[in-house]
Amino acid sequence: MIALFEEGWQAMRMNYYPPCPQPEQVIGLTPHSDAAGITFLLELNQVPGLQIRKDDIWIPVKPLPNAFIVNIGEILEIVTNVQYKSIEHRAIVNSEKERLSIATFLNPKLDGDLGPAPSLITRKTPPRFTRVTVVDFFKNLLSRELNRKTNLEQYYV
Ligand SMILES: O=C(O)CCC(=O)C(=O)O
Ligand SMILES: [Fe+2]
Repeated sequence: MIALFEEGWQAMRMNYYPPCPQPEQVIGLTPHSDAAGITFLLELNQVPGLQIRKDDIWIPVKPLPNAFIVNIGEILEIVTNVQYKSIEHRAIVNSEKERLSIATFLNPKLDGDLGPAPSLITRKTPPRFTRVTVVDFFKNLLSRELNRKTNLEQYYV
C-alpha cells in the first residue's frame, strides 16, 4: 500500500449541476464507482444530490456543512481483497438550485501494479482479483462502455 500510494498522484474533478425544472428527465452524474484508492468529496453549497446504491435502492446522502465525504474506490477494494468495498453512486440534479461538488481522487503510482495485498491472502480469504498493471487498469477504465456499472468485474478471479 505504501509503495503504491507514496508516489501516487491526485486528480480533481469539479462538478457543476445546473438546476433543471424536470430533474427526473436528466442525468446528473451517471452511476459509477470511483476507480481511485480513496476519494475526498466536498459538497460546496450543501445542495443534496449525491445518492449511493444499497441493495438496488438509491439512498440520498445528506450534505453536512464543512465535511468531506470519504469514498472507497475500486483500487482500494482490489488491494484490500474486498475488506473495503467501493460503493456505486450517482448525482441527481435539483429542480431549483444549482449544485457544486469537488472530488479529489488519490491514485496509485502509474508504474505499479494492482492485486490483493499478499498479507491479506489466506486459505480462507483467497485472492478475489487477478493482477493488473495500474496503466492497464486505467486504460481499460477509460475505454469501457459507459453503461457498465463497474470496471472491477473484469478482474474477478
Ligand atoms: O457530485 C457528487 O456528489 C458526486 C461526484 C462524484 O461522484 C465524482 O466526481 O466522482
Ligand atoms: Fe464518484
